[in-house]
Amino acid sequence: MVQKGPRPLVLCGPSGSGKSTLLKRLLKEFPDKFGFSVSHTTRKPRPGEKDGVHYHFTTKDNMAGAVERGEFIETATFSGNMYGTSKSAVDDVRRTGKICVLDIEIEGVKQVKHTDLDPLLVFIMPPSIEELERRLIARNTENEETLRKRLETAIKEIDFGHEPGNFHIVITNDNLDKAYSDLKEFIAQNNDNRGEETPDGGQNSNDN
Ligand SMILES: Nc1ncnc2c1ncn2[C@@H]1O[C@H](COP(=O)(O)OP(=O)(O)OP(=O)(O)O)[C@@H](O)[C@H]1O
Repeated sequence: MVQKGPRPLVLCGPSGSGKSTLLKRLLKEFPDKFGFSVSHTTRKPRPGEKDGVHYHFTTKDNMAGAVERGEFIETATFSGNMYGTSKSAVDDVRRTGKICVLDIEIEGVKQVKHTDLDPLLVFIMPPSIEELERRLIARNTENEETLRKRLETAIKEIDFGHEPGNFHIVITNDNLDKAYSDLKEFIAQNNDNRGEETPDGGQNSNDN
């Protein structure tokens, strides 16, 4: 059982929409207010990645067992590796009294809606696919193939983001300062109203 505390915050959006940039800014400006949920993964650590800091690195057998025992809030498989948010990763942050921030994909968002986590759901929308492509190219982390895959996935994610009821707010990240202030304002307005409004499919909705 995930223990109660401030309402967690989910950031979702296509790769390159600016989730990490916004999140880093939030954690830097308010280190005592927000804490990042450390995901599990079965992929190998990259140079410089620390176990328990960037990810909890684990094996497929161990993770599959933990999932089986109901220890995960959401999981997804990407490029043959499992990723997921454990209940204890969220509890670790909530125990400190901080707002737990989760950076998860759409499949994870769908799963989270069936738990008692009751997070604020924020979708970060890129201004356009063309701009998303420009940013991903400028970030210099993609090759032709991964760029194509990310853009293909982005089109589906953008549709999901636009669908009414999937998120509490859709923030267009055209201007970074504006997107950041929209995010802060939304959190400030909503974190005291625990569970009063949930988009469709959330645990408090009537159609679930
Ligand atoms: N408003 C903005 N204007 C211009 N560039 C931006 C803006 N927001 C973010 N960027 C840049 O776009 C790139 C993608 O941003 P970021 O890495 O935060 O995306 P992401 O959604 O976290 O992607 P991923 O899911 O792949 O980690 C980065 O190089 C970032 O500096």
